[in-house]
Amino acid sequence: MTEPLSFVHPTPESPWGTYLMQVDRVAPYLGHLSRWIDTLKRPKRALIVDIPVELDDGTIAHYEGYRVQHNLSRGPGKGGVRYHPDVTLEEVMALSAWMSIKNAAVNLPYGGAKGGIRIDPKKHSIKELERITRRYTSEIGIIIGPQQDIPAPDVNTNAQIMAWMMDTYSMNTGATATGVVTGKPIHLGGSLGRVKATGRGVFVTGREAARRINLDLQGARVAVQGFGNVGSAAAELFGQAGAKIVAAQDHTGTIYNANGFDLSELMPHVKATGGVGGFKGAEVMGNEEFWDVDCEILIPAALEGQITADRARRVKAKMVLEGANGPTVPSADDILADRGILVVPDVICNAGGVTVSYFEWVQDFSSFFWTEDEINVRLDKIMVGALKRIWEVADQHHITLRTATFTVSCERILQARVERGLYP
Ligand SMILES: NC(=O)C1=CN([C@@H]2O[C@H](COP(=O)(O)OP(=O)(O)OC[C@H]3O[C@@H](n4cnc5c(N)ncnc54)[C@H](O)[C@@H]3O)[C@@H](O)[C@H]2O)C=CC1
Ligand SMILES: O=C(O)CCC(=O)C(=O)O
Repeated sequence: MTEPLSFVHPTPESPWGTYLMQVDRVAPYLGHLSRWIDTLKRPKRALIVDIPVELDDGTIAHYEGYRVQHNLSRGPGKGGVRYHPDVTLEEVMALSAWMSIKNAAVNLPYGGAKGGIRIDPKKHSIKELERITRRYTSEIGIIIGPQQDIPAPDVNTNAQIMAWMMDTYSMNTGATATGVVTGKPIHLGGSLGRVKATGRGVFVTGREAARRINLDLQGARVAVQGFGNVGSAAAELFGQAGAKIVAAQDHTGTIYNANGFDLSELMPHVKATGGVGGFKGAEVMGNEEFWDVDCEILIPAALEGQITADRARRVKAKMVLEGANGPTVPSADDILADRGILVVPDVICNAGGVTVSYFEWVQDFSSFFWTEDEINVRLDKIMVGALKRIWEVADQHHITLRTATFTVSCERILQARVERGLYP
């Protein structure tokens, strides 16, 4: 009998609670592997670190940082690092577990990991962010490495932060180790195509899902929550495919235009001002009204827990493409399924980013770099192939794409676990 973990207190709608419920739903489809299922309900390793830094005004501040390695059966840990004031150990545990599922869904030779620091990066100068990042990297340096665990960007982190992480790790170990993080600047071993890869993956899985449910992208109306790295790249690709982006929401507000935004104007506005708020080519909309917008495709690409049961009852879309990790709580998932709204779950929909991170890691090891076309073609092929397999499993068992993805991935992870054996 496995004892529950003492250090988290999940609820049905919290990230770890959501993840546990998603895992429980696959047990009936795992056959003999189901006896190993508790392996997936606890992280292999969770590190909490103190980050002391001197701020620009001379005061000393302490921040809390985390790196969680959920499962390492299939290879080194892989997953991003998030800077956000609401980051908690429980959230990072869930994000690391979703990485295990996601990496297995696209068959990458990785386990799942994730990290975070509980800070509001907008309140720090660039110099403070550099000091915080370097200290965090040194503190988690005991468990990361090109063959151990490879961080990458997530919410509020970017190529510059990855460059500082790579440099700190390299200084501490005495040799340049480009493969310790992905999502780096191009001239420091980064990969072409990584910045837009997650949004591209959302588009590719959305395009394939639309084809399967006979939804024409030409003229399709799209609503996007979160207009950062993931949401903006996905919006751009849907726009190029003939869809109209009619609504967008981020931390600066919600905007609407029934005819679709002119993305050639919206993109520079977001770049210049930091958000969609104040964009002249749209009407302002109330934040809650976003969930009532008439559209065919809804892309949550911000944070967890955004699609609640109440919002799920109001969604008008035919298809939800989860660019964010964990945007839909389980009760909402059930409502969307009952209403016949297709959900392409995070653990496959947003796997494009980590897939190109894998390409970056491979390129770093071989010191041989690919063209952007090569990257995009390989990415497309992996995403289409993975979604095809998941769709077959969903059809076979009459289950949702989320439970089908978990089934495919849990089988792969637990099979590796069994083959590796228990004893040191
Ligand atoms: N960056 C990546 O490669 C990957 C990111 N993801 C997930 O995609 C989601 C977005 O990540 P990124 O685009 O990288 O982050 P980002 O930091 O570039 O953008 C985050 C966006 O969310 C918006 N946002 C924050 N709080 C909000 C709120 N309360 N209401 C509405 N919008 C809000 C921000 O304004 C911003 O537009 C996260 O769930 C992340 O874990 C998933 C796979 C890979
Ligand atoms: O690129 C990576 O390694 C991980 C990206 C990530 O954090 C995610 O897929 O949620």
